[in-house]
Amino acid sequence: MEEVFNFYLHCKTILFHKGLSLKQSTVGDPKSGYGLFFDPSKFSNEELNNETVQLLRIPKHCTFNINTLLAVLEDEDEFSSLEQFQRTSGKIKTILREIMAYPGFSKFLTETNLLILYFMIFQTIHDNYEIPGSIEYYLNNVLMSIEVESAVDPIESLAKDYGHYPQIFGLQETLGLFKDLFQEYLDASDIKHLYSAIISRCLEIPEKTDTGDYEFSVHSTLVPILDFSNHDNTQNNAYFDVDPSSNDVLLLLNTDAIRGKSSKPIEVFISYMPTEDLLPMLITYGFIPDFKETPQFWTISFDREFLRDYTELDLNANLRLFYKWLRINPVISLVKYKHNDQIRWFINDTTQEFGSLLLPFIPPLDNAKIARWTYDHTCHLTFTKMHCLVNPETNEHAALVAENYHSLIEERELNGDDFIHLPPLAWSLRYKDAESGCLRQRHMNCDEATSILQQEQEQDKTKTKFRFVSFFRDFLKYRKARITKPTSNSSISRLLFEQEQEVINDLTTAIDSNSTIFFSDLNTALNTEPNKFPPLRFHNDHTETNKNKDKLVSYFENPASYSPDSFTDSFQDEINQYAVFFRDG
Ligand SMILES: C[S@@+](CC[C@H](N)C(=O)[O-])C[C@H]1O[C@@H](n2cnc3c(N)ncnc32)[C@H](O)[C@@H]1O
Repeated sequence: MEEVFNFYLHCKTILFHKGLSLKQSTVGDPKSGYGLFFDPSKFSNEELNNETVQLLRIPKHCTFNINTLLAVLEDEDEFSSLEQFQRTSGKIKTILREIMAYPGFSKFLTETNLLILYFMIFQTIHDNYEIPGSIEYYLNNVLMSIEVESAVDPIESLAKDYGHYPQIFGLQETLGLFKDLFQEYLDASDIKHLYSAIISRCLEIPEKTDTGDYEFSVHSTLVPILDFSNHDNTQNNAYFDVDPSSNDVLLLLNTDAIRGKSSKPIEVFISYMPTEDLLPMLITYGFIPDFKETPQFWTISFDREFLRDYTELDLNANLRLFYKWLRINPVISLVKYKHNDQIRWFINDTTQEFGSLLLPFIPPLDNAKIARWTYDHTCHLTFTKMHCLVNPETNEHAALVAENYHSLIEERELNGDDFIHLPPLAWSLRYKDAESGCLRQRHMNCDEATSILQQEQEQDKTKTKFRFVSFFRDFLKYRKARITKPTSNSSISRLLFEQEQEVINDLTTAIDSNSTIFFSDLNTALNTEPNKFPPLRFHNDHTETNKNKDKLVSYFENPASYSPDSFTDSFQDEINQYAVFFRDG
């Protein structure tokens, strides 16, 4: 890789600090590969008077994002002749037209995917068509030459045991798209390599827009040479930025990192993610950073089958259906933290989402006599009733309307999506009215239920968490029995397996020994937030089996004789609340 460094150094388009070099990384992880280094003796006193020193200045036209690629491809001067320019442009346009016709292509349209798409096209045609020199060099000597391993390599085997993790599921889907599009032209291993190389090197680079003084847009960008910077949040001594006057990308070294240092070269470290969320890091970059004092995060995604088969709660339907109807993300944030000289995993109960996850665990009312949540197995009739009241002209076809709602609900409940995408009229909650103290019940969405339950007594919270811990302990046991070895020989599978075992063992031990499980019980502030939770999984074409099928009441029960009173005291309010759905639906 030193040749690549020297190539760009001699090209003189990128400005290098004279103290910068490229060598094997000092990180004791075989994945770390090459890294950038600076020699502290090569900095002048004048430079040290500033907070930062510029290590690299990369002009925008030397970087690769969707805009710069299009600009190069549209520039005749980037080709040896007009004929070559037209030949390549024509070929790329033809391939793009075919790709756009791929069913469902639009759902994959992200900037990073477009970048990958273009580089796959270049890799497909570069033997027979002229490609602008800057692209060809970067493709051959960086992207296709570096050693890289990401979760893409073992994705098929990972998806078997971790397919309920939306990130793994999403990666499998996206890779499937690229395989479908390019398998005729490229080896499967080249497709995976190029994909991994790009996702592990892409940076979110800001760019000043032409419109406003301080307006910036951010683009997924490959930045030659800067992309050799490795990650370390504790030894982080540099960062990238943009010069707003030119949109040049800069690598800036904090001068604190140089002062008082010997002349031995020091590795440049940037931060890929200020908060170390281990699964996304493993998936994208192929490594898990060592724990070094600052909290690390892991977001568990519950196996959907486990939720579906869990029957220990006093719900009259399964947990999977509960979370789907209330659109609750079935994930939980964990945090690895050093406490009393011990480093271990805790449940991160400081997130807002954790409150939603707890909703089905709220204990029954009045000494366990009254269940909180009730699932209405005939909820298609509530839909029918509301539909006919909002659209009186459909009354005479009520049986047909009921049949339609029955099929719609059955399909939505059994498909692989994490949400039903209908008004939440299947589950009703019993609660004590804050003003009258009377017992009431009604259908409600996640936010309504959370706010009503917040007003109830503090002691319920302890019981709720206790019930949740019992469920979580069962889940840990289920995973321990289900995942007994890495899913493949790849190092990613091994790291994922080891990481999950560590989480399972830490939390199982803590639960069984009555040690602290919830982070909030440490009475200490968590000064970093986990990254945003992964999105709800969209897996529409997958069908889940329904163990409760026999409990479903058939749609032809007479809608006219159906009364929703056993599920809600607020039927009229609910009609008003959801009238728009029924009018439009
Ligand atoms: C943007 S590239 C950095 C340059 C890379 N080291 C190379 O040789 O091409 C990102 C990759 O560097 C490696 N890497 C970066 N920081 C690392 C770290 N702290 N530990 C292990 N590997 C690291 C991972 O393989 C990651 O996918």
